Amino acid sequence: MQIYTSKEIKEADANAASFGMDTFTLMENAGSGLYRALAPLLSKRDTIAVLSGKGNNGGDGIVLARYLKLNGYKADLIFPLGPPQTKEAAQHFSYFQSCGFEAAPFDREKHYDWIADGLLGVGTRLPLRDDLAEVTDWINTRKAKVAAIDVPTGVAGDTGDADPHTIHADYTFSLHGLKPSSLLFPSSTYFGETKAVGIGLPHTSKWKVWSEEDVIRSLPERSGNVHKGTFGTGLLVAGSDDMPGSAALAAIGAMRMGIGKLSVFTESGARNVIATLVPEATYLKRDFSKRLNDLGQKFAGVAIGPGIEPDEQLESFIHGVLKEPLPVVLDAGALHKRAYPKRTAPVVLTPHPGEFSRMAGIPTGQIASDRLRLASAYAQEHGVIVVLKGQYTVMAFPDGSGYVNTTGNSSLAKGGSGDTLTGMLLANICTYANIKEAVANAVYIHGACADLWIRENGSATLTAHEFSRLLPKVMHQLETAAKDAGKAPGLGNGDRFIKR
Ligand SMILES: NC(=O)C1=CN([C@@H]2O[C@H](COP(=O)(O)OP(=O)(O)OC[C@H]3O[C@@H](n4cnc5c(N)ncnc54)[C@H](OP(=O)(O)O)[C@@H]3O)[C@@H](O)[C@H]2O)[C@H](O)CC1
Ligand SMILES: [K+]
Repeated sequence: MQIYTSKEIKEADANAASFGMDTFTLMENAGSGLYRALAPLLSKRDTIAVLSGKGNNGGDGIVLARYLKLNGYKADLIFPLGPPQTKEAAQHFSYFQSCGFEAAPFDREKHYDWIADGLLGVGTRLPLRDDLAEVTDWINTRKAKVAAIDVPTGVAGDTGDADPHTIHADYTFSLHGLKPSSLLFPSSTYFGETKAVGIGLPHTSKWKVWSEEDVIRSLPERSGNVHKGTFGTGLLVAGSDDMPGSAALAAIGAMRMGIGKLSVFTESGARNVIATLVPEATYLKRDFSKRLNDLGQKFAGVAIGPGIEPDEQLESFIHGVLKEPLPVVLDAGALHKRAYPKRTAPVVLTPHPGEFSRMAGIPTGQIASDRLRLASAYAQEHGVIVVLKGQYTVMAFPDGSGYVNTTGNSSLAKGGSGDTLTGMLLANICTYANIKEAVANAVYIHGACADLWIRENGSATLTAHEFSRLLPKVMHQLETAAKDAGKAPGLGNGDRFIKR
C-alpha cells in the first residue's frame, strides 16, 4: 500500500485531468471502489446511512450511496450540513436524482446498522466547526458500525493531529493510497481496519507500507553451494561491564537472523557473561583508543551502540569506522548529533523518538504526529537511513523514499527489544544485496515475532531474550511461503492492516 500526502494526491489528480481523466470520473471510480470494498461486509437487511459533507469527500459518499441503492441495499444519503458545494459532487448528486433517488432528512432518532462517513476528507482544516462536531458526536454515540471514506472525519491527511470530536471508525477505505495520518499518532487510533481502494490512478509514491508480500519476495536465497563466509562476517561493538546483556541480545539477534560469522568487540567483564550465552561468536577485547584497521576487508558490516555509554573515545572510534567502506548500523550509545561524511556504504541509524529528538534537535512532542516527514528530512539532509522506532516504525532513505512497518505491538516497549533489532539489522546488512530490503525485512520480522508472541502469550510478558526464540518460527513461515511461490503465511499485513 503506497502512502500519499494531500499535495501528492492533488498533483496526481491534476496530472490525470490534463489527460482527460477528470475529477468527476475519479469520484465515480472512488464511489464504485468504496462500494466493492464495503459490500462484502454488509447484509441486505442492514440499514446504512451515508453522511455526505459539502466537499468532494461528500461526493464520494453520493456515488457510494447510488451503488448501494442500485444494488438493493437499504441506504439513506444524508446531507447533515447542507447540499454539495463542489461542481463534481453536485453533478453526481444530480445523477443520483436522475436514477430516481432522493436525499433523506437527517433524523437523529433513526437507527442505522452502518454509517458511511463522507463528511470530510483530505480537505480538512482543524479544528472541526461546531455544526460538524455535533454530527461527529452523534455518530460516535451510535451503535452502528462506521466505515470512513478516505479518512475518519476529524483527522487531517498529512499529520497525526486529531480533533477531540473525531469519528471512531471501524473501517477506513483510503482512496488511491494510504494517508500519513493513518500511520501517525494520535490520528491513527481513529482509523480502525484500514484498506487502500484504487481509483484508477497510477502509483507514483516513494513511500509505502512494507508488507508481508514484500518480505517474501525479497528474502535472500540461502540454499545451494554456500558456506559460512557466504553470509558475511559482522562486527558488533556493544556491551559494557554494566550492560553486558545488550550485547548478548544483539549477538543472538544477529546469529538467529542468519549472519555467517560474528565478532563481538566488548569489555572484558561483559565478554565473560556473553560468551556463555553466544558461544558461536568470537570476542575481541575492546579498547577504543586503538584503531581497528581494514574493517572493510575483514567485515561485511558493523553495528555499534547497544549497552555502551557515549563518550569522546567512542565518538572518535565511530568517526574512524565511518571512514571505512562498509555498511554501519548505529544504535543507542552511538546515536548523537553529528555530521556524516559522504560515503558509498550506507549508514543506518536506529533511534527511538527520544534519541531522534536529541539527534535532530526536535522536541519529542512534535515527533509522534509528524514522524514520516521528520525522519525523511533528516535522512535526506544527512545522507543516512533513519529507522525511527515505535509503533509504525518509519524507515526513511537518503533518496527521499521510505517504508512504514505495521507489524509489532506494545509488547516491544521493553528494555532489550531494540538491541535484538540492531543484531538483526547487522545480520541483514551483511547478507542482503539491497540495503532497503535488508532494513525493512529486519524491522518487519522483528515486529512479526512480537505479534506472534502476543497471539500466544498476551501483551505484557515478552522478554527480549525469549523474543529471539520466536525468530525461527517466523522465519520458517516466511521461507516456506517464499518457496511456495509467494503464498502469504498470514503473519502480518496483506492489503489491509489494523493496530490492536
Ligand atoms: N485522488 C483522490 O484521491 C480523489 C479523492 N477524492 C475525494 O476528495 C476528497 C477531498 O475533497 P475536498 O473537496 O478537497 O475536501 P473535503 O471534502 O475533504 O473537505 C472540504 C469541505 O470540508 C469543509 N471543511 C474543511 N474543514 C472543516 C472544518 N474544520 N469544519 C467544518 N468543515 C470543514 C470545507 O468547508 P469550507 O467552508 O471550509 O470550505 C469543504 O466544504 C478526498 O478526501 C476524497 O474523499 C475525489 O473524489 C476524487 C479524487
Ligand atoms: K471521511
